[in-house]
Amino acid sequence: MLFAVKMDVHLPADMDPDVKADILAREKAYSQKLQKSGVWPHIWRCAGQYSNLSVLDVDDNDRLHEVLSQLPLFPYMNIEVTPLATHPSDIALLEQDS
Ligand SMILES: O=C(O)CC1=CCC(=O)O1
Repeated sequence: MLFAVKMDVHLPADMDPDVKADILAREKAYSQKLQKSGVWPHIWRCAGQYSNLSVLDVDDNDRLHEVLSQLPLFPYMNIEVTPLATHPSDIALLEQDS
């Protein structure tokens, strides 16, 4: 199942720089591991915002929650999830049917 996930990051302005660097390094490693495994096929920066728009491919809602809640930045994010369905005008569907 595909989900569009918007993640808005809100780090405290007074966060210790070493703590911040550690969280960001763990966040990068965690997301890149999931990208390589195919669970996180797209990640885009939302221009002008400390936010990303991602597509996650997981079996169900429980797995999605597991993946998101293990993000090192999870305590510092507002997350909005949109379940994705196929669009009838998607030409990729025509290619699949022929
Ligand atoms: O958008 C960000 O910078 C937060 C984030 C999520 C995964 C990642 O590597 O960074």
